[in-house]
Amino acid sequence: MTVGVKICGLTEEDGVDACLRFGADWIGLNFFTRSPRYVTATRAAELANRFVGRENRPGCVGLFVDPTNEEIAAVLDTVPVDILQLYTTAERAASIGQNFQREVWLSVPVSMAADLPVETKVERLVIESRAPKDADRPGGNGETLPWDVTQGWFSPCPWILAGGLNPDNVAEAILLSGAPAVDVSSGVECSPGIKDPEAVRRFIQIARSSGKR
Ligand SMILES: O=C(O)c1ccccc1N[C@@H]1O[C@H](COP(=O)(O)O)[C@@H](O)[C@H]1O
Repeated sequence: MTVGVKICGLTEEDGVDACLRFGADWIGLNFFTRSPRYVTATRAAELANRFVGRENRPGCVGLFVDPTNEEIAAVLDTVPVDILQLYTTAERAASIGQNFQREVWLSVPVSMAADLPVETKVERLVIESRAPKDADRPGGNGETLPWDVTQGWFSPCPWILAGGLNPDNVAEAILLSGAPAVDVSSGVECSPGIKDPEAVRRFIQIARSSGKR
């Protein structure tokens, strides 16, 4: 089976078009205001409307860090988000999923096997490197985790590997981790928030031809 690919932190049309042309499974829009990839709901709707409504379109993922219900509701009023990717607690993520009737992906910071969840109430776990202590955001820092930490782990739901991936390391990351899907943001950019279409193409092509799903 092919590996699923999410490209996250899109801020401009060329990046979205590259994701569509090269067949990303999910496109992520970042609603964390301190991120260089932050987009307003209005801007996110413009980007999402390039693909929502198309046949065989990628899923539209909205990324939030410790959001209030009001923040999420305001985005959902404007943007056709299919999936909520959340940086919050497991309990809060489950409650948000119920409240908004959306698929929820929970980001889990991992540096060792003991960090890997054995149960969950969300639809997918984003297994991600732990942010450096001085970081001002919990993801998108280009940091990798020890990929073989997931060997022998029985995930309670589908999962996706994130953190510091790029076209040059994604094959090894999939091989060592056994990840069924991969997520990238900074590793396919030419500058923060601006995707490099050639890097997007290479990342998707290499990930697709690696591993199993
Ligand atoms: O990209 C960001 O700025 C960001 C901000 C706050 C939370 C998460 C963020 N990014 C997500 O982190 C992972 C890994 O990113 P990277 O490939 O290491 O740059 C991915 O899901 C990003 O969308």
